Amino acid sequence: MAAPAPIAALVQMTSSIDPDANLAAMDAALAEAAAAGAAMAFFPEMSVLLDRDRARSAPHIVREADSVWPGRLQTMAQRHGLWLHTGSMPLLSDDGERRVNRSHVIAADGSIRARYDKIHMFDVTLPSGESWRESAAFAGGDAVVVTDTPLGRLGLSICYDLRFPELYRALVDAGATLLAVPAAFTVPTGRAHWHILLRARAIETGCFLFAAAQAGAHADGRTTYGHSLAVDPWGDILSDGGPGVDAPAMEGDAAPSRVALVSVDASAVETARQAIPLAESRALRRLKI
Ligand SMILES: O=C(O)CNC(=O)[C@H](CS)NC(=O)CCC(=O)C(=O)O
Repeated sequence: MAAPAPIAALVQMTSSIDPDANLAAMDAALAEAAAAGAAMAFFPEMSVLLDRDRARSAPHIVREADSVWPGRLQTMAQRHGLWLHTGSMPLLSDDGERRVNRSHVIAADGSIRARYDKIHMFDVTLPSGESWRESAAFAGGDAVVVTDTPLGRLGLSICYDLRFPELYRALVDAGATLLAVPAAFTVPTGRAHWHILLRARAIETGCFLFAAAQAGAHADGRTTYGHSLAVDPWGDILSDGGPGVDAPAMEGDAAPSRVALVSVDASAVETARQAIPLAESRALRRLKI
């Protein structure tokens, strides 16, 4: 008999401006995921610290070599015996000049298997007036990153990257069968675009997609869309975390996380890619521009 399909855990969070509280919430979510038999857990963008106030967050944000956060997450992976995708955390670039929005993939033995710096900066003013200038503090990365995991070969991306399909084509060309899209989406753009874009990326790549999301009212004053989504390579939604929970009662308290479990049957990738042979069709096409 074939081995049972491995289980992925998607953790929906309402991260606060307190890294210790956020790390404690991540630890609790990992305990829950491990108890349920998950092989790998996925966290949202800025799981460790969500703070749009640059001055207030500055003392926390250091170079990776000087940061205690990766090490604490490595210890958690080891202690709970599962792989994890950190979502992301803010760190200083090695030259100390700018911030980077960085994901880590950590194996169950605690080793860091991949790092990814968010490429596309969210510099957008929405019709509502909500305005974001990610590039004012952060420098975008330029590396396309894939890494092998117990669930398959994982291609890395973060949040606003979702809107750039050419990145996902590059990840598939590098062998990805799974995609991570940790996010902290705004509510209006989430309502309009989140499910559609995630399902489109899964369908056009023939990949499983894991999009763990920030959700609800945060201590830094923003509200995020939530709806952590797992999508299979045919575009079916395996799990939807729904909207956010309320902010924690006391500042510094960890908001409860929601852990969703999905079974990842790797054969679904081949099945979807055989049913609709995009790679072959692409190789045969001739465009006149
Ligand atoms: O900086 C942080 O604390 C966390 N990062 C974010 O919130 C980022 C950059 S400001 N947000 C997005 O990319 C939202 C994208 C989005 O909502 C869309 O594409 O519609």
